[in-house]
Amino acid sequence: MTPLTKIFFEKYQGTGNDFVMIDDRKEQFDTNNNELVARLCHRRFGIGADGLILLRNDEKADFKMVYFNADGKEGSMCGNGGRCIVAFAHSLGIFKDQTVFNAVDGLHEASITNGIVSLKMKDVDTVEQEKDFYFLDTGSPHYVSYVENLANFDVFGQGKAIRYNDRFREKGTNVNFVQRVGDKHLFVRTYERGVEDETLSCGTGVTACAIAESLANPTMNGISSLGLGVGFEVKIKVMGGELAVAYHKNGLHFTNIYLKGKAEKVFEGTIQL
Ligand SMILES: N[C@H](CCC[C@H](N)C(=O)O)C(=O)O
Repeated sequence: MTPLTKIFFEKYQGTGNDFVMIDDRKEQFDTNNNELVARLCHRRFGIGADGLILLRNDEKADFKMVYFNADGKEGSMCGNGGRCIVAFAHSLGIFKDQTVFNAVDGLHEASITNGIVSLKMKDVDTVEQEKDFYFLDTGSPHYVSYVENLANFDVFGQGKAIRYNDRFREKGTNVNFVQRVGDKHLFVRTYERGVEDETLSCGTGVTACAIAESLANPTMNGISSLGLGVGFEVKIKVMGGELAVAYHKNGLHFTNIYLKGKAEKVFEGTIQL
């Protein structure tokens, strides 16, 4: 491995969840250098981002996504980062309309049309339902809680208190607060583990909320589709824009889960190490 002295990067954002994106098909980036990742993500000492993503070659798929949270540590699945790396791979000419890539939670199918990326998420086979919250894994762990007046809610303070409570302190969790704003329409704000702050959007988080809504809202109507259970499409407003999540529900089994929304390049540059 030749040590890098210069790194070319592109900056992407998906509904305001922003990422440093590096074409690392030559595998020159040292994935153990957590300090470097944290510095590049820092909004004052670095480029500034919620996470850093390496695009690498993969044996089974068109490419591989290696995702780090802003704290420098490798994270679990990132839905918005997944949408952004699809746009990045498309711009590099790695695929034309449809792709399959590998990530920490397995293979993901995705497509891109006019800057809107549709990303297939991993199936969800279990949802923990408590009195005040739902807890599920959509590639990353998510706590989902319904609140009123979400626009004025203390997402940072309340999210941090849950993320560091006795249950979650060690492994952490992402914490989503949800308000129903219409039929199959949610407003979601998320405190993210690994960023340890509210982000403007969290893809695996809104996916978790869209799924929880089918359990929380008994009046929500889906469309029956042969063999796949019931189909839903939920619109989600986040601080950074609008997303949509579609899925099939069969009891507590959720399949064909798609996260859709815009992903775009913001700028590019070179880091001198
Ligand atoms: N922003 C990401 C979530 C990253 C998950 C990360 N915070 C972790 O729990 O490791 C998303 O769009 O899904």
